[in-house]
Amino acid sequence: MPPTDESSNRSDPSSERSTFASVRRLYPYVRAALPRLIGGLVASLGASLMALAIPRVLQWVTDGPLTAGAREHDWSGLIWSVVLVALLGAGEAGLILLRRTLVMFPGTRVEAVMRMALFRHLQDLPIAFHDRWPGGQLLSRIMGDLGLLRRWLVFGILQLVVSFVTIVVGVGLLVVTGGWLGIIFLCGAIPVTVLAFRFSRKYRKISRLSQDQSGDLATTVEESVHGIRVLKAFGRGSDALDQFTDQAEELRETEIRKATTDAGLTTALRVIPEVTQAVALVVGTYLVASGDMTLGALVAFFTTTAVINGPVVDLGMTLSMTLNARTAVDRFFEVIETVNPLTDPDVPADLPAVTPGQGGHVAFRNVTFQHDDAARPVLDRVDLELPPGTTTALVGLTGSGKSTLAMLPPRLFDVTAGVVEVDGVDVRDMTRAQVRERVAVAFEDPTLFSASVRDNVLLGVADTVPEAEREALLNQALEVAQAHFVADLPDGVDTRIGEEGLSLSGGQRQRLALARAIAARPRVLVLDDPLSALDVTTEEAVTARLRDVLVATTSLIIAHRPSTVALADRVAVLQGGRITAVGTHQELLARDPHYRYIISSLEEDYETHDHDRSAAPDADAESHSQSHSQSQEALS
Ligand SMILES: Nc1ncnc2c1ncn2[C@@H]1O[C@H](COP(=O)(O)OP(=O)(O)OP(=O)(O)O)[C@@H](O)[C@H]1O
Repeated sequence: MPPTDESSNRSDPSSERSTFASVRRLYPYVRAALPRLIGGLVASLGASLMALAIPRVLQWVTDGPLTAGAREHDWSGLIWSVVLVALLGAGEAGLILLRRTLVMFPGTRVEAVMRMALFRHLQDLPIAFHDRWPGGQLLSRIMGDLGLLRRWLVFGILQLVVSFVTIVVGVGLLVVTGGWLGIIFLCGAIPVTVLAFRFSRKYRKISRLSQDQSGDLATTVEESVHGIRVLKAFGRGSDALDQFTDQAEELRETEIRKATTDAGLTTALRVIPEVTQAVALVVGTYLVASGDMTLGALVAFFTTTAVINGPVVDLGMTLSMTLNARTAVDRFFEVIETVNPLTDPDVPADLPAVTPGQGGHVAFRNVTFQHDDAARPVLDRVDLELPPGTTTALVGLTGSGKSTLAMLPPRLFDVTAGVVEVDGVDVRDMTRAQVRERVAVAFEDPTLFSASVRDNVLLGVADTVPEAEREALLNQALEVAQAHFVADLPDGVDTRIGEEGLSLSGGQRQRLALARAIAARPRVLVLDDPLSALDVTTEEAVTARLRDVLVATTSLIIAHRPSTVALADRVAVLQGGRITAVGTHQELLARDPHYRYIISSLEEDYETHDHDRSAAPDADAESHSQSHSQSQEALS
């Protein structure tokens, strides 16, 4: 199973922050929705105050119309009180409806805005960030956490404030109107406060663990689905299932701990008011019997406690919802506050005018590159010039830093020291859009998106380019990349490919990725072993057509095959992170022992590959060996 990086997210850097301070950071996202949220809060408060007013009416009815009025046969007071209670009840229901209507829309809006902001930021963050963060963790934050937050905004936060106000106002009324009974009820608030405080501290940690474990689980699903072919091919499906089962079990145990902690508080919140009510009933009965309290006051007392009990019992649920939302906010901000070190300059450089159809000038000047977490640099004081219109093959042993070097001109990484220039301008002084206009890349491992062939290939072509020109670029790029198979797809260039679409072979995918880089008409083309998955016949055909395109472009090609080296005007040798030799293939063969060693290793690999293919009953075998000898000829 591919390992999941669980360590990067286990720390909880915001654990020192209070829940209020954590949640306050949402302000920029909820600002636009605040009027409606506040309106919803006012409606909720109004509804609970109406609920609290009903016991006062009942006290007045009991002590007035029910006793004095009945004695004097005056029913009007009774009728009015019934009408008043009905109006208060209807008002309460109306305000609850109003609250729902007011908060529903802003809740979903805030969720959508935060989701878009997070996605935009993820797109902007550099490759180094995505190398460190497992996809499932990001997925669970962008989907699960923000869904939790919406539910809290629509319901939890209002419920929390309303519960708090109802309890405070209700207990205040009990103390003012109920005398000793109120004080007995108030005593119950002490254990409730202590328990709620302890619950918050414990639940916060479990909530964080649970949401992180959900992310790990999502990562496992994502990696297993992504690598389903490898898992099946190696018969490792059951290992994937074992890992998934272990993680799912861990999450289940955490959820049980969460539910048990929640249930403990809820039970206490149910029992404590019941006990205080029982004590108050004994004392209240005594007070009424001794004439120190009216019957109406006793009825009002118990009706008020009934109104307060609901929010007290719900406090467990409201608190857990709030703590889950706080975790979601922390996890959201951990990503959104990650600073992107690869930013656009405040004042982009004035770029020199370029001659169309002529390649750019690329220069690596004293370039050092080191990964943040690495002990030593991958590239060490590299100097390399790529003159306009030339094709340079970059060769080196595996792990020598070729792919890293190729990622510097398109600013997929920034140098640690030194400068990478395109047309005489440091790429860090250009906006990323300016860099992407000049430099296109095709990787060995091609990524295609769930879209048509046309959209995949024209990804790097500006939308402003006229339709006819786009069509010409598409056809030319497909032709150079020898992607003739597209014509046989069910809907030609409009066939949907990628994850949800038609599956393509590795070689077909590589050809589309190459076509994408060519269609962008870059001044600088970086090809990271772009032909590795092609059969030899196709590789020969692509190589032949690619030469025509490369004339108008400055190219850097990472070569793992002798035939790819044959494409180049010159070759640069990378050894231990340094460029140790630059020259034509012949010159280097004559004077550089390390180059001879690399070429013989490449040929050896190629021979093995060739042998494998010849051994297979492959229709291409004959043309394959023929092409191989052509490559050898080109190289010799
Ligand atoms: N994120 C990272 N953190 C630390 N080291 C890294 C990271 N990514 C790559 N490396 C290391 O950088 C070195 C150069 O890697 P790179 O992919 O550039 O080599 P390469 O020459 O292209 O290899 P290959 O020919 O096998 O593709 C390797 O030793 C690799 O382990």
